Amino acid sequence: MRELCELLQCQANNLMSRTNQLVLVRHGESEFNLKNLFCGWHDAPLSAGGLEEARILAAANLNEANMVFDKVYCSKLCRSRTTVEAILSEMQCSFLPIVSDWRLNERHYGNLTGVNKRVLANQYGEEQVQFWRRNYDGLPPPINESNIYYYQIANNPAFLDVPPNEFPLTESMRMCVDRVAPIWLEIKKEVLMGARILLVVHGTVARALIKHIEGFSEEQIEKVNIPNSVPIVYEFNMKSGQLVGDVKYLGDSQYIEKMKKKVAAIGD
Ligand SMILES: O=C(OP(=O)(O)O)[C@H](O)COP(=O)(O)O
Repeated sequence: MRELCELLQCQANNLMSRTNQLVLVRHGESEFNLKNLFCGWHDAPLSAGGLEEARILAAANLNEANMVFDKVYCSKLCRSRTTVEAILSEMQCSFLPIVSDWRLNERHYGNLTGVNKRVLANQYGEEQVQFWRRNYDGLPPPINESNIYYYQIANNPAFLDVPPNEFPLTESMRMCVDRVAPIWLEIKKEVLMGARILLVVHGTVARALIKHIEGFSEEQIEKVNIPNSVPIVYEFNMKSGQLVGDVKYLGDSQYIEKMKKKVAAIGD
């Protein structure tokens, strides 16, 4: 009898593992992306082109890859939520549950919020601006009341459930990676239980999640740049939690490389 139990246990342990996919997308182009302004926790809407992009790039590529979802996560910022609604409408699955969580908000850009990146580079030099943008510990000066977006951010009703002691005044990439760690663990647990999840977030938060997902070093993640509306597909072994195969960026590879370079640059 004991031998039979051991044999059954052994067979159970050796069952073939299944896999499940997770899709990560940065929202469509926002009004602030279009004007080359630091945005962070300011609630800028999508540009007209950004809304179109969500449909004709993100949703079209997800449809072409026959992706199906059970649940969507996004931030509390409207550029993320509007992108979700456009994608789901285009995929004819607007009935899906959407979880908006403040921990998926973009990195808070402190007192750089609303500032044009080129104007800042002319004032402080490109090296300093790239340090604030991409260095793992680059910390913009904290936002203060002189910033025209200070009270809009402080009073945004979408942020009412942010614990006051966790409401940031500025954030580095490192702080952002730490902020998303708990929600990433919750999402990963759901993925490993079989939920097909779409995550629609922001440039730096996507990079923070990618650091957790792909196990990148601090130096590696500083060089990653995420274009708007390009779905990134990960496949996980549901038993081991390990990634299976290569990460796939859906869409035209030449366009994706061009947009990665555009995002990396300070711009005009
Ligand atoms: O708010 C921002 O990101 P988002 O447009 O992805 O929400 C940042 O301003 C993006 O700027 P960056 O690429 O200089 O980090």
